[in-house]
Amino acid sequence: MKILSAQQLAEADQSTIDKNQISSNDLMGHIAKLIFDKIHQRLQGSPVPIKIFCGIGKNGGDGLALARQMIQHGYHVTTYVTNCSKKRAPEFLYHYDKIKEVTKDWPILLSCKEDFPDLHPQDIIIDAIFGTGINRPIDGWMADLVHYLNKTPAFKLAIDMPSGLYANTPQDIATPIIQAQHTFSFETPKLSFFLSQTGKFTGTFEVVQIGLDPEYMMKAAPLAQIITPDAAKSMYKPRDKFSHKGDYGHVLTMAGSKGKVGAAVLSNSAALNMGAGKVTAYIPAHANVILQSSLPEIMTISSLGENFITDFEHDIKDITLCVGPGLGTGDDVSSAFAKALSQQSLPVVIDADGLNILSDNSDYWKLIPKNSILTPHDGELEKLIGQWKDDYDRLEKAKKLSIDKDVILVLKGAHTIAVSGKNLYINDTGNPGMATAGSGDVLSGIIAGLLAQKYDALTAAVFGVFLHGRAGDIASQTYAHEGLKASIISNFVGAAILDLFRPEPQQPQQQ
Ligand SMILES: NC(=O)C1=CN([C@@H]2O[C@H](COP(=O)(O)OP(=O)(O)OC[C@H]3O[C@@H](n4cnc5c(N)ncnc54)[C@H](O)[C@@H]3O)[C@@H](O)[C@H]2O)[C@H](O)CC1
Ligand SMILES: [K+]
Repeated sequence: MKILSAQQLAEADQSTIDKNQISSNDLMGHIAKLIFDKIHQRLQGSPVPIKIFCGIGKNGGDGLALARQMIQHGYHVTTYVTNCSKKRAPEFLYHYDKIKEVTKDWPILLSCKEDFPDLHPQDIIIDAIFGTGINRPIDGWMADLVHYLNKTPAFKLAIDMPSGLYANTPQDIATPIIQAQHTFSFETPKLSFFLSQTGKFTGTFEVVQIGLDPEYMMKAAPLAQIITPDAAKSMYKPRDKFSHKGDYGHVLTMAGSKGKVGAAVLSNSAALNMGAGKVTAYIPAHANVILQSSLPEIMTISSLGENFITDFEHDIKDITLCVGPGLGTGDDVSSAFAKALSQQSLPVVIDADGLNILSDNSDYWKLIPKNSILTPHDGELEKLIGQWKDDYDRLEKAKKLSIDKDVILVLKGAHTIAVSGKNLYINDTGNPGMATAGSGDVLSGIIAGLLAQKYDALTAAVFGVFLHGRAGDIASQTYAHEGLKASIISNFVGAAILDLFRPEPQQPQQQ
């Protein structure tokens, strides 16, 4: 699913109006019906007090059009207008007149000086003050209103955007922004919904397709793309009946050091769970017995070094190298790392200490094969790209590194983002339970397992991230977030694959 900018959405809006000969007022009325249906599905006519706060732009127009729908269906609605400037959108004025046709309780014009309306915890507040047209921080009386609304425990539902949140540009999150519990956003999610500093303001969110010009939407170059289940499903390569393990590659993981052998167990195990034909653990000597007894399915090559890997020698053809989990970063390890990279021509996966060694030895960059996949968490990323001002700067710096070094970056986080050149692929699976020791080791093994099976590097990164998160989601239904361990995530990779083909749950029949 594409993520477009506020500017693009406005252009798509205009293109829809021009092409379909539909007026903006009617489009707004259509949108209001779509949002009403979503709300009505949940409220089912409940007599709960609904308080709709409308700005005087098109977001406010949406609010008025929605208020009209709700009043016509018998909901207890009070509508307020933040009448703070003279610049009223025509669509706002149109729907301001229309609502007067269905109620004697006309919208209450707040003159932006007096006290705020009384609110009660059982109210439902609908935020239609600002949408994507916000172009500066909310200040003055409006800022006080936002703080007042945020202070009430009443449920807050945002229309298109929580008021005050920017769709896709940096902002000071100390400025007034509505903290919504749920957001209905039009046509595409906004980039800010997926970034760690700003994502919290939407609460949960749902994208409502409002029928914008399909040609525009198809041609628009997205800011980013969401990895949807359908997209993931299309990435999966079914197996041929007459295949053998040689068809599924050979992952060699260069990992582990004294006290961190578990990282090697987890990454090797994950490569197996992902379906690699063969897996060899390249480990320090002392880890050999541990790996062999933990994973009878794998082979091992134990390095001359007792506690750390100090060299890199093997005679296996066509390996897919995964290097870094628990590796350590001493000088001997670093030279073994360089030697391993220098022997590769196919994309490799570099994780954890492999990234730390790389950060300390910039001359190693030239050894990394094109399209290799680096999987940093933010601490490792900062060592690679330096500090960033905000989430947007982080993405721009990551794109630059991806382009300069011809590598794919997997930026791990609540929404892991794969960066390939200037293209961003945002993952929407996973849960807070996956912030657990070894989860990254598992991800690196999954991605290596996909590379070994001849998935192209970008697909291996994007599909691997999706499956890793989905495995964690399915596992958390049994183990809760708290009980999720990295090895459990790894063992649910198969369930994540099967889940791709699970029939969609039947939508409840409309009453
Ligand atoms: N294609 C779509 O997605 C559609 C979106 N719709 C709705 O339109 C809004 C965007 O409307 P717009 O009139 O451009 O802006 P807003 O209503 O968000 O803001 C109103 C107005 O406020 C001024 N303003 C900006 N920042 C501030 C500030 N800090 N303080 C005071 N005033 C401010 C600025 O002049 C804005 O124009 C979108 O979110 C949807 O809700 C349509 O419904 C149709 C399709
Ligand atoms: K809003």
